[in-house]
Amino acid sequence: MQKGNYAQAKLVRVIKGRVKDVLVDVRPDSPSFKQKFEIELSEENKKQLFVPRGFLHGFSVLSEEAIFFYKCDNYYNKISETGVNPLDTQLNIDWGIAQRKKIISQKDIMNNEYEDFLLKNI
Ligand SMILES: Cc1cn([C@H]2C[C@H](O)[C@@H](COP(=O)(O)OP(=O)(O)O[C@H]3O[C@@H](C)C(=O)[C@@H](O)[C@H]3O)O2)c(=O)[nH]c1=O
Repeated sequence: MQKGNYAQAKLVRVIKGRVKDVLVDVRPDSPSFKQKFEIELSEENKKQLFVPRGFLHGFSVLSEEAIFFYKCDNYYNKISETGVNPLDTQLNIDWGIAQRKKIISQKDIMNNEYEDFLLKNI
């Protein structure tokens, strides 16, 4: 997610393949603070998901390949980026992929621990 003046809302969908998409509300003043929302988005179901500003957002690819399509309401700004390691045990998300099949980027794995993120962002 991006923070501050570069916070982004996103409208996302999958135009090829299948993904598991997960949101976490990390707005401290929200009644649904720390609640998660999970949904499958696919070429078949054609669902679109609106990701409000102030939510962590991530997805896992369940098919061999996927094309994930975003519309964002603010510009990309690398230095405003923050996030959480998607495999953090406190975050506790089931990404729907067997342990031995998980492939994850260095950027994602090196991201904040969930507890540190919450301390820094509250
Ligand atoms: C997200 C983004 C990346 N990039 C570039 C930066 C880098 O060279 C390359 C890949 O970027 P990243 O590895 O940061 O992309 P990624 O980790 O896939 O970042 C994204 O994660 C998902 C879950 C989101 O919700 C996005 O908003 C964004 O946070 O693309 C842009 O030029 N514009 C963009 O809007």
